Amino acid sequence: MTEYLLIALALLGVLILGAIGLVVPRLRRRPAPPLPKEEVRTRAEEDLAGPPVEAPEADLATGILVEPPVVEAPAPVLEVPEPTAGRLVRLRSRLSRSQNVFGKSLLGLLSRDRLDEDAWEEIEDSLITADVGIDATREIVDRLRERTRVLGTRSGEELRALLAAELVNALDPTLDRSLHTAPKLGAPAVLLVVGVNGAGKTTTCGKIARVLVADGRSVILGAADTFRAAAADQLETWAGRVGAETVRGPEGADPASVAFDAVKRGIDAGVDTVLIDTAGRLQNKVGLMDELGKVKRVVEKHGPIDETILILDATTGQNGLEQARVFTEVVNVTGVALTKLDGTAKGGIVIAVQRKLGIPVKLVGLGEGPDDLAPFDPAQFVDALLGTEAPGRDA
Ligand SMILES: Nc1nc2c(ncn2[C@@H]2O[C@H](COP(=O)(O)OP(=O)(O)OP(=O)(O)O)[C@@H](O)[C@H]2O)c(=O)[nH]1
Repeated sequence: MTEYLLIALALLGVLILGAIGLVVPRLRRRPAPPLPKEEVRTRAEEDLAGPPVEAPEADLATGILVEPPVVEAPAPVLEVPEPTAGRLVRLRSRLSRSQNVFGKSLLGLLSRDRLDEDAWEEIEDSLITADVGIDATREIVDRLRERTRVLGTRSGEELRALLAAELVNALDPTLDRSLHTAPKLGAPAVLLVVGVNGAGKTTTCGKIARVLVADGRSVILGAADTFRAAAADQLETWAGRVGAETVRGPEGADPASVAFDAVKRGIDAGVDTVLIDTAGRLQNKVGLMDELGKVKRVVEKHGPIDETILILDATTGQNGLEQARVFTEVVNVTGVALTKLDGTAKGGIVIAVQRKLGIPVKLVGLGEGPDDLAPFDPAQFVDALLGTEAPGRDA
């Protein structure tokens, strides 16, 4: 009987051990529970947070808390803007890409066997379609007709050269297109940037700062577009990329006071140029006049403004010219920066702008890239406008 009892107990023991053997591995295979939320960090979160901060450790011998070494954030890497010389040549394909149809159709018309009345009318239409403007078109075509008649020009190459010469002439190559940004008598030059919002004003302001830095000038930017808070942030980002300082006020601050402070800061810091971005989104012409007039008056307490650049969006065509006139009535615009020329086939607007406003186009915007702003050169521009081949040009 005792034997049976012992056997039964032994069997029971084997069964219990077997059961434990089955359960334990399962428990071991169970996935580890998730880490508490704060211990899980994505890569992006880690990048944002920077290196982990170590808690102070106690020195075992002395019991004194030892601070871990301070890990300094890496200094921002400053960008080196491209030199301004040769930018229009580099960006030429941006122009010829959008102007190709215009150039080709003009040259096609000119190389017809007979330049009769219809052909001249079509040439006129092409120029008007490219936004050259009616008066300028008539003048260009009349002069071209006269010269081809007098010279008896027939070859395509000669006609192209004559047309190019007339377009360059319409752009008045004798105009002073330099930006007056050199400091005078120890005070920085002051450059005011005006234009309707959306024309590319803040962007161009940032690009001009890069142009100046590329040319070796020290720059301070004034964020006097206090109408839109993000405009000041945008400007500050542009400035930071080339190590320039930005003077800004609280949202909705008086633009004139921010502009005044920027020039004051420029004088104190001894920089070469102060660049002031202004607002353009105002409900009516009177409000705009008042605000810009005040900015001008207040800034001029420090001395005269050296350069006032009007930013014009080339894609707005002839309509933009009407808006532009308002600015010329308020401030003494000394140069035009024509933006977004890469986005229109109507490059003739350059001629219309100069003619209507009587102000030289000094800069052209040919893309959204930071160095896609080029000093304007009539001969290079016309070359690109007519879409003639030039080797070794990038996109
Ligand atoms: N393709 C192209 N886009 C441009 C050029 N210049 C500016 N832009 C773009 O135009 C848009 C408007 O530019 P902003 O500088 O913000 O215009 P803004 O006049 O300051 O207007 P607010 O920012 O509203 O004050 C942006 O998307 C720019 O990248 C250019 O030459 N070519």
